[in-house]
Amino acid sequence: MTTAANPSVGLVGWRGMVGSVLMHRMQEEGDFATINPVFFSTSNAGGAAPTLAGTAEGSTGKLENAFDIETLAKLPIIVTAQGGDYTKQVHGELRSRGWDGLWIDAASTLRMNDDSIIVLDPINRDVIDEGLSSGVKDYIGGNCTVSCMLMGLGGLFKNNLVEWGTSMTYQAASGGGARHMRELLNQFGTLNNEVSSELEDPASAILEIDRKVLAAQRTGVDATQFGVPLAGSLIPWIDADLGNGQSKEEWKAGVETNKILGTGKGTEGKDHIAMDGLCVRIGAMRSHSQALTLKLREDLSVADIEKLLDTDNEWAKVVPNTKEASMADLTPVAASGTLDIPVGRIRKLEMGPEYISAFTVGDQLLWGAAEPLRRMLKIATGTL
Ligand SMILES: NC(=O)C1=CN([C@@H]2O[C@H](COP(=O)(O)OP(=O)(O)OC[C@H]3O[C@@H](n4cnc5c(N)ncnc54)[C@H](OP(=O)(O)O)[C@@H]3O)[C@@H](O)[C@H]2O)C=CC1
Ligand SMILES: N[C@@H](CC(=O)OP(=O)(O)O)C(=O)O
Repeated sequence: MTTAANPSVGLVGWRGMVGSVLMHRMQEEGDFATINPVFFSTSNAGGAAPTLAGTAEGSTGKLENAFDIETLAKLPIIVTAQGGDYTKQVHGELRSRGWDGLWIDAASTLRMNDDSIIVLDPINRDVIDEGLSSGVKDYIGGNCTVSCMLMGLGGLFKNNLVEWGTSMTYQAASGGGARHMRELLNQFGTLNNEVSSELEDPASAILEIDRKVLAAQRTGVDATQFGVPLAGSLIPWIDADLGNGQSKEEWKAGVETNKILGTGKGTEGKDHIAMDGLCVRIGAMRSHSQALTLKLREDLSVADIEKLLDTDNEWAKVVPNTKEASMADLTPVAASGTLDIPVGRIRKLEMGPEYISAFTVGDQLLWGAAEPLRRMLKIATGTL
C-alpha cells in the first residue's frame, strides 16, 4: 500500500516498450508499495493514469504533462524511459532551474557525462553508493549489450582478471524498438508467403525456393525501419558511424565497460580494460548474444573461471561447454523473458593459456534496459 511517507516518484515513458517492461517488473516485485508514483505523458496529459498492481486505489489520478517543468521540479526522483530526445529537452531545463532531485534514465544521452553514473548494481554497487553519498544526481542505465555482458562475465571483470577483450555481438531486433520487431516478423511472413506453395510440396527444388526468397529479400520486403532486410540476413552495423571505422555501439563497449567498473584511464589502483569488437544485428526478437575473446591477466583453470562466473551474482548461470547444453540453454529463445544471463562456450583458446572464449545471452529489455533502473530506484529509496 502506498503511503504519504513514501517518496513521490515521477514516471515518464512508462507505456513504451522499455517502460512497460519496467512497470511489469515493478508490479511483480511489489515496488509500488514503497513509492507514490506520479505518471507523466508527452501525448495525453490529463488522461487517466494507469492502475497498476500495488498502487493505492485512486492514488495515481491523472497523467501529468511530461514537459511541465514546474510539476516535474516538485519531485525528488524522476525515472524516465521516454528516450534521448526527451532527456535532451527536459533534463537540462530542470537542472538549470536548480532542481536537485535524482534523475534515473534509460537513454544514453547523459551516460558518459562526468557527473553521471551508469547503473548496474550487481556489478558496481560500490560506485553507485559512493555517487549517492558524494551527491551525484544522474543515474543512467547502460547500453544493453554492455550490461548483459558484465552481468554474465562479472566474476572475471570485477576481480580485475581481464586484460582485454573483444565482443562480437548478435543483437536482437528489439534494440531498434517496437517497430523494428514488427518489421522483422513481417519480413519473415513475406518470405514465407513467397514460397508457401513450394514449401508444401516436399518434391519442390530448394534452389528455386532460395532464388525466390532472395528475389523477395532484394525487392519485395518492407525494410523501412532497418533500411535493409534482416529476415534471413544480418546487418553488420549498429548505431551511428563514428567516421573512424567504428560504430557507436562498438565504441560503447569500451567506454561504458570501463565507466561502470570505475576502471577509466587513470583511475587510481584500477587497470583500464581494452574492450572492442564488432556489433551485428540478427533476426532474434529481444535477447542479445555475444561471443567474447578475453585475454586474462592470469592462467586460470576453466573450472576456476566457471566458479568465479557462477558465484558472482545470482543471475549469471554457467552453461557446460557441451553441444547439448549450449543448444538448450545458451540461446535467445532460452534467455528471453528471464533475468538469467547464461554464459557458456568457456574454453582455452589456441593462442595461449590466458586466452579464453565465452558466449553469453541476455534479455536486452530486462537486464539490458529496465532492471538496472528498477533496482536503482530501490537503492535511491533505501529499499535495496
Ligand atoms: N529499445 C531498447 O532496446 C532500449 C531502449 N532504451 C532507451 O529507452 C528509450 C525508450 O525506448 P522504447 O521503450 O523502445 O520506446 P517506445 O517508442 O516504445 O516508447 C517511447 C514513448 O513513445 C510514446 N508512444 C507513442 N506511441 C506509442 C505506442 N503506440 N505505444 C507505446 N508508447 C507510445 C510513449 O510516450 P507517451 O506515453 O508520452 O506518449 C512512450 O513512452 C529509448 O529511446 C532509449 O533511449 C534503452 C535501452 C534499450
Ligand atoms: N543500441 C541498442 C539499443 C539501445 O537502446 O542502446 P542504447 O541504450 O545504448 O542507446 C541496440 O540497437 O541493440
